[in-house]
Amino acid sequence: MLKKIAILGSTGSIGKQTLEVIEQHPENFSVEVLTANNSVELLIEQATKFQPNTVVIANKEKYKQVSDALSEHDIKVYAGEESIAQVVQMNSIDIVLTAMVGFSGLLPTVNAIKAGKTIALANKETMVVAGDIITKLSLEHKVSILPVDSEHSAIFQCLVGEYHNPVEKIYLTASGGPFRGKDVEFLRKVTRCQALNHPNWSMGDKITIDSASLMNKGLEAIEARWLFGLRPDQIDIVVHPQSIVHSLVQFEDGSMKAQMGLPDMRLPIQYALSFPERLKVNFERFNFLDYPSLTFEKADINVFRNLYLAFEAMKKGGNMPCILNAANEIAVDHFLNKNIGFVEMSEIIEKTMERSTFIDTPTFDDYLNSNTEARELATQIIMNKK
Ligand SMILES: NC(=O)C1=CN([C@@H]2O[C@H](COP(=O)(O)OP(=O)(O)OC[C@H]3O[C@@H](n4cnc5c(N)ncnc54)[C@H](OP(=O)(O)O)[C@@H]3O)[C@@H](O)[C@H]2O)C=CC1
Ligand SMILES: CC(=O)[C@@H](O)[C@H](O)COP(=O)(O)O
Ligand SMILES: [Mn+2]
Repeated sequence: MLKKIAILGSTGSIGKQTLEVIEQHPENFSVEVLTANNSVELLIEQATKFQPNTVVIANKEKYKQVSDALSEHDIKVYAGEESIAQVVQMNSIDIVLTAMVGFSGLLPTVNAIKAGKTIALANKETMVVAGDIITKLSLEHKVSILPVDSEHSAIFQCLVGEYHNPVEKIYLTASGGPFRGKDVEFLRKVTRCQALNHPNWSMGDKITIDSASLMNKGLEAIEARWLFGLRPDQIDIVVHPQSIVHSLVQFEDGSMKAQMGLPDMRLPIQYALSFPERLKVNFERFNFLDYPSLTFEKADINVFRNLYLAFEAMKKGGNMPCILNAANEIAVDHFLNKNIGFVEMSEIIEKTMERSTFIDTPTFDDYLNSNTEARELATQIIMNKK
């Protein structure tokens, strides 16, 4: 069956790789919707090539440029974030692949679930912010949430056929990022450019900074908690600098399963789109002889305080992960704009977590308000530092 895909964030790292996967399997997938924030030229190029039903540009000022460029094509063009949240409900869509970055992915995902669409979830922030509500909604609407994030795809692949076997623990692997083995004094002086230099993966700027600070692994722990219905004490992090073992599951008999492969996001993207089938591809294969040693070490939460803070937020529950996420988005943005240093990101997140209003059992509106409050607080904390 041909699956019609909506790609939210088609101009980003995951979005572009999703189009590569789709291009390899024209008999399995077609593009129904493409969306971007600002990258007009690339969006037009993608739309011209893949001929989707609809494109949306979030930045309304760019609507005319997109609309004019596609006027000769039978493609509907809309603008604004609210349009992204609407088009996901189109009858013709089978799968919504969420590859927008940050909190912006939440509302379209909620609407897509309510419209009964299968979700291929790359936007981990959605689960971090409101994992309880997303899980509940997906059960209510009988919608599958298929992980795209490489670690979660690995765990998902390990769990296929194990539905009746309880999980004892999962181990999320972390590359350790560009600053693995460094101390806090070193981290104080690192530059934007050094932090963006990930050893194994080529990704968007926000997630690359999260990987360098190990916040990415903290966000992934919270994501895993909701995707796989685990308690925080069932989730552990292990640093694996080669990024070949993408994560592991341990069952109650002590046996462990791991999923392995080269660090190439096209594999987990394709698995989420083709599940439960696997499709043949000619992507480069992993060769053991190229990696004679696969190594594992403990993550240092004293140096990488963001990882500690994320686990604290997960254990506290309620709206604390939403607060953590909002503060982190502000902190990363200011680090990328060279307003604050690398270690200051953790200080801002910690202070925001201390000062924000805690809600034990938040509603969806509470999450929206907490996100706004935490962003304002984090911004104030940064301004007061200056
Ligand atoms: N990259 C990777 O390998 C992995 C990414 N992920 C997750 O996937 C998501 C996407 O990551 P990645 O592809 O690296 O990010 P990128 O920054 O490369 O791409 C983000 C995409 O979202 C669009 N976008 C950004 N902000 C908005 C907004 N406010 N409204 C509408 N569209 C927006 C961008 O448009 P524009 O181009 O116009 O700015 C772009 O298309 C993140 O949540 C990340 O954590 C998870 C695992 C691996
Ligand atoms: C590719 C992917 O899934 C990223 O989330 C990756 O895990 C980032 O690498 P780190 O392990 O350094 O966070
Ligand atoms: Mn990941």
